[in-house]
Order: sequence, then C-alpha cells, then structure tokens
Amino acid sequence: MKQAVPVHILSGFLGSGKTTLLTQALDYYKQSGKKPAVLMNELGDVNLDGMLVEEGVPMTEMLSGCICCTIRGDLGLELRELIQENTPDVIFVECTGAANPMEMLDGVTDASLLTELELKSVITVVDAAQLLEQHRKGVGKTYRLMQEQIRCATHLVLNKTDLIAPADLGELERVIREWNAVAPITATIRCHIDLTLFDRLEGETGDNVSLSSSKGLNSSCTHEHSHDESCTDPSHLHEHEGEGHLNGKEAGVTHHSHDHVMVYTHYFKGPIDSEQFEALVGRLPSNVYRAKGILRFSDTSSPFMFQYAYREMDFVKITPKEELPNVAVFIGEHFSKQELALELETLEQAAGEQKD
Ligand SMILES: Nc1nc2c(ncn2[C@@H]2O[C@H](COP(=O)(O)OP(=O)(O)OP(=O)(O)O)[C@@H](O)[C@H]2O)c(=O)[nH]1
Repeated sequence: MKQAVPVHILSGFLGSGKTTLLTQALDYYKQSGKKPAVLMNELGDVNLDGMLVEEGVPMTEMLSGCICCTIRGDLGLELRELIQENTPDVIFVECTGAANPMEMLDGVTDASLLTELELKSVITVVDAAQLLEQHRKGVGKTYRLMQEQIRCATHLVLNKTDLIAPADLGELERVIREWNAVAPITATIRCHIDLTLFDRLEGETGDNVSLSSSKGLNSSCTHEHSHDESCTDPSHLHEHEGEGHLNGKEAGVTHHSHDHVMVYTHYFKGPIDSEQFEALVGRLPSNVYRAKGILRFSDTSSPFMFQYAYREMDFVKITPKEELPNVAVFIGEHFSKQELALELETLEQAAGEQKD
C-alpha cells in the first residue's frame, strides 16, 4: 500500500500568524529535502497569503468561501488532485481565520476516504493580545470561534506574545487550559517554534485520525452538532440546506453563513499616496480587524505587500515575478463597505489629480 500523505491543518483566527508559521514550516521541509504542498483557503477572491509561499511549492487555492462551509465538498477533490499531480511528502491546509476547525477536520477526514492521506495535527495559532482582550470582554462571536479553534487543536501556538505584558501570559495559559486541557502550548513571537515538531508528529504511527475515533486528536474537542443535527450554537448561523454528494456518498451539506464576518475587496485603478493610505488604515473602525493587500504607491517605486492585523500595520517591499493586481482586502464585522469604498476611491482620485 502507498504511504498516506501526512496532512497538517493550520487553524487560528484572522491575522493570528498562520501564514507566518506556514512559511517557516515550508522552508524547514525543503531544507530537509522534502516536498511540501499547500492547500490554501481565503475568504476573499484573491490569495494574497499565497504570494508569501515560495515558487516551486505546489499550491492549490480555494478562494471566495470557507472550506468549512460552501466549498467543503471540493476539499477532497482538491487534495486528491494535489497529491496525484505533485506527489508531495506533506500537505499543509491553511484555513481562513473564520473557519470552524471541527468542520475542517471533518472535511479533511472525508477527503481521506478519497485519497491516501493522514491527518497528523491541527495546529491552532492564537493571537495572544486578541485572546486577552476577547477574554476580558467575555462575549461575542469572535470569542466563541477562538474558543472552538483552541478546543480542537492538537497543538497550540500562543503567538504575538511581544504584544502582551509578560504577567498576562499566566492568565492566558489558564484560559486556554480551561478549553483544552491537553494540547501542548508554545508561547511564541512570529511563530518561532522548534520545527522538528513536524518530524515527531509524522514519526508517530497510528491509523488515520477520524472523527469517530478522534485518535490522536484532542478528545476535549466537541461540537454541538453533527451535520444532520440542527445546530444550537448561535455563533454559527447555519442554514442546513438539504442533502448533497460528497466523495461519492450522500452527505448532509452544511452551509454556514459566517455572516458576522464580512469581506470587502478593492481593486485599485492606479497607485495611491502611501501616507494617505496609512492614515486611512489608522482610522479604520475596530470592527475591521484584518486587512491585506498588494499596493503600488505614487511616492515609492516598488510595490508593497500590506498587512494589518489587530491594529498593527506592516508594509513589506516585494519584487513580484508576475503581474499582480493592485488590491486590498478588508475583513471585519458589520462595517460599511460603501463608506470604505468611497474613502479608497477618494485616495485614488487624489493621487490621480497629483499626477496631472
Ligand atoms: N507583533 C507581531 N506581529 C506578528 C507576529 N506574528 C505575525 N505577525 C504579523 O501579523 C500579521 C498577520 O500574520 P499572518 O501570518 O499573515 O496571519 P494569518 O493568520 O495567516 O492571517 P489570515 O490569513 O488573515 O487569517 C502579519 O503582518 C505578520 O507579520 C508576532 O508574533 N508579533
């Protein structure tokens, strides 16, 4: 029998550091002479994180939806194709930060019916500062989603510890332990973990992890419903819309609207002024908690990859090898897309007038 391809799910709320961990893991595998592949899922219709993945790493993109709901049925087919075409030694599935890990887990294990793959871990990256704030508030859909992501993890990376006071670490560990008593927790800055963890995980023998046995996975990971039960968790807002085909078998299809998470994608018609853009981002309301983009500025020569997570901005100069869009994606809850669009258009106009 062919060896099953190990699969690691990278989970964690929007902007917590999943891609930061992924790029390190990919480098590690490549340095060890192995061939990693990536399946990346983004809520927006452009994959900006994918641009951070080096050329030569096979990557499948599932855009404009969340693996755990609308495109879950495709996951098995995509994984199978990735394996057939590239014969990777390992696959990382990076999910949108809005994804419910239990559903993703379900999706990957469904896929193992189609293709020889073996789920090895669910690594949840937690934004320390955000968890602290959410916990102190103690309510909200974001908080509940973070809770689920922590519950379902086999390993926890408590990231962005540079943004919290050292004294708060103890409080965070206590909070996490209430939800997940067993997964090892590693406190990090920029997701610097001992990457030999992956060798240990893959060296472990065991049958495919399946939801029914939950072998190798954290047994405290529970979810209020299976696909054919109705959901009692108000954070999910599911609309159970009947039956569908999955992997050749009948499966209950669950559509989550994730309607508390909104995405606005703005394609720029031309370069904009960098300072004005920074000022605009600085004014974003707190319910816009994540943004990213590829931007061309009228006052700089090279394009920039822009990142914004939890009120922190980051601009990295990039040298694209191919034509890239001039685009920014904004993710948040109940914000006005129209207002944001108008502000961005005003920036474009101002830059256009400066040029004339
Ligand atoms: N201050 C600080 N920033 C970090 C740390 N780790 C990552 N970042 C920054 O946080 C931003 C988001 O990181 P990503 O790795 O893209 O997060 P993600 O979870 O993949 O984001 P989504 O794809 O939107 O879900 C980037 O600007 C990173 O450079 C950290 O430990 N401390």
